[in-house]
Amino acid sequence: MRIDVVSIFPEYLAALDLSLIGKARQDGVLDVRVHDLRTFTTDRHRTVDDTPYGGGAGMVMKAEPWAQALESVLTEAPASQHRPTLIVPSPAGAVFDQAMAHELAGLEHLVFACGRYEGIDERAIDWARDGFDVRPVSLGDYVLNGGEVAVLAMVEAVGRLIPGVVGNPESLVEESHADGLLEYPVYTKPSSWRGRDIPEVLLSGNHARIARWRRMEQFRRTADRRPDLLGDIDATSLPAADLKA
Ligand SMILES: NC(=S)c1ccno1
Repeated sequence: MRIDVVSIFPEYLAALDLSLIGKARQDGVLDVRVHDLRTFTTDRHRTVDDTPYGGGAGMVMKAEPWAQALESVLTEAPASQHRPTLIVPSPAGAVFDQAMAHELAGLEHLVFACGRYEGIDERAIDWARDGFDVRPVSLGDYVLNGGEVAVLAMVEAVGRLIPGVVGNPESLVEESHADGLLEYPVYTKPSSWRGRDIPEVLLSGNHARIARWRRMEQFRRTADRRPDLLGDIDATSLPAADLKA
């Protein structure tokens, strides 16, 4: 997968050099390129913003630098039939979730436009629809100072789903939201710690019982913390009632 990120703070994306994403870049599994929007300005002050038409506080990012930056990305894009997808992090976007992460992980080329200030001149977003599949996306119903933090989260959530990024793909199977539920609690040695013992079932060696216990814990946690995820629960998927932790 090819990922391009355009930002006025490219150093913000340095975290993408680290850990699993960083290794995947070194291994050539992910091709991540970060671009400084100011490279695409033409004035001596490298201006990227101006006052909003209609008045109001703050500044708006100018359309032209964005158009030139995105044109540059298109010219560097891998030779393929697919239009790149342009993700614009915004509180006014569709909410990002694990299903969207899986959807984006199946694409060939993602481009992230990190807005700042009060946002990007809407004409730049409209212009981009000619060359990109444009998707405003929000991490959640709150406001950040810019898109960079959201891009770090989305690149990690999407990148880890790309084959070859996570060492053991099995670890992607039993995790929160993989099956619509929150993940079960996990424990490691010692089995007794500061007077707290792990659930006895985990020492039983009875794999079927352990699986049922874990499934029930998923349902318990989801009902407690995220009842909105349960929806029309399929009772047949609930483990048998003979559970004892
Ligand atoms: N909620 C998101 S993604 C955001 C981007 C900029 N401000 O908030």
